[in-house]
Amino acid sequence: MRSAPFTVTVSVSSSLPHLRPFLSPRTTIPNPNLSFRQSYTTRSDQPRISCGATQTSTNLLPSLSPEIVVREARFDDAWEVADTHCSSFYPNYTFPIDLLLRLNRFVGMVLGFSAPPGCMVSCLVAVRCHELRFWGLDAVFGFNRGYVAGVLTIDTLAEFLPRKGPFKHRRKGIAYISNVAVREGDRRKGIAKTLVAGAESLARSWGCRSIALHCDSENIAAVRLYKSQGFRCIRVPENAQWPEPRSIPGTHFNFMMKLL
Ligand SMILES: CC(=O)SCCNC(=O)CCNC(=O)[C@H](O)C(C)(C)COP(=O)(O)OP(=O)(O)OC[C@H]1O[C@@H](n2cnc3c(N)ncnc32)[C@H](O)[C@@H]1OP(=O)(O)O
Repeated sequence: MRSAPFTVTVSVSSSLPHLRPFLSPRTTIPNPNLSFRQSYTTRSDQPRISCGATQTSTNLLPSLSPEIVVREARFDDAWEVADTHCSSFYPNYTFPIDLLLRLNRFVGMVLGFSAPPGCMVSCLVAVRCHELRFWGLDAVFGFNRGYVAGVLTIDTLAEFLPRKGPFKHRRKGIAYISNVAVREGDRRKGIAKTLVAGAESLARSWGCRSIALHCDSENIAAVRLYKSQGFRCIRVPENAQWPEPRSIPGTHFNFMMKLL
């Protein structure tokens, strides 16, 4: 299995007191249960925590069933996101490589990522809630929070899109999906479809007009998934030299797009 480079912004929950110092003094916290996505709006590339868009997008995110909810990743999801990613893309690695891969991913998420001013990056998770209920106490003590069954990264970095004009400006208005992964035991239940639908909602809320991705042309499951969601393969001219995700040499990617 091959994956695009993982560029995820850590979304932090305002309910985590040790992260409060990172919140800008002007940030208001309307709802402690919301997750906060880092948006990059400063010249110095320092991430500022912003809210508002998150609340809107959270309301827009689709849910597959009461048991499976799609939402933006929170700080406390970082390990499960790393585990879902690594178990999906590198299923054959054993100890200690598998652990190192997860740690690498986990640290990347916890540290956050820099991005140019005005760009958005977010990680969506599909959370499967446990069916066990403990007379409401589970909600109070948070011991029935469910587990991350699927992940997806979406951004407006336009890293893998051709630059525009003589000054090679970054393309705007096109969201890019990467690192879509669903745990093996949760596949073929519509989780990836719901994550993609969630990414589309988020992209629309960011003002994007279209959404793009690269997909290994030999990954039948993924190609079918995106085609079934209305993505179309875009023919890239031979000599175009468009940037492509890092992968095993020889991998052929389909560049796929969908208008929003
Ligand atoms: C841009 C990128 O990130 S590309 C990388 C994609 N990720 C990977 O390859 C990681 C390993 N694979 C996975 O994690 C999963 O198999 C995924 C993400 C490809 C699919 O996740 P799932 O939750 O199983 O997909 P979901 O249940 O939503 O299926 C949607 C559609 O995709 C297609 N599909 C999914 N899995 C398969 C499969 N194994 N074989 C054929 N078609 C498949 C089907 O058309 C399916 O619709 P249907 O069930 O109505 O027939």
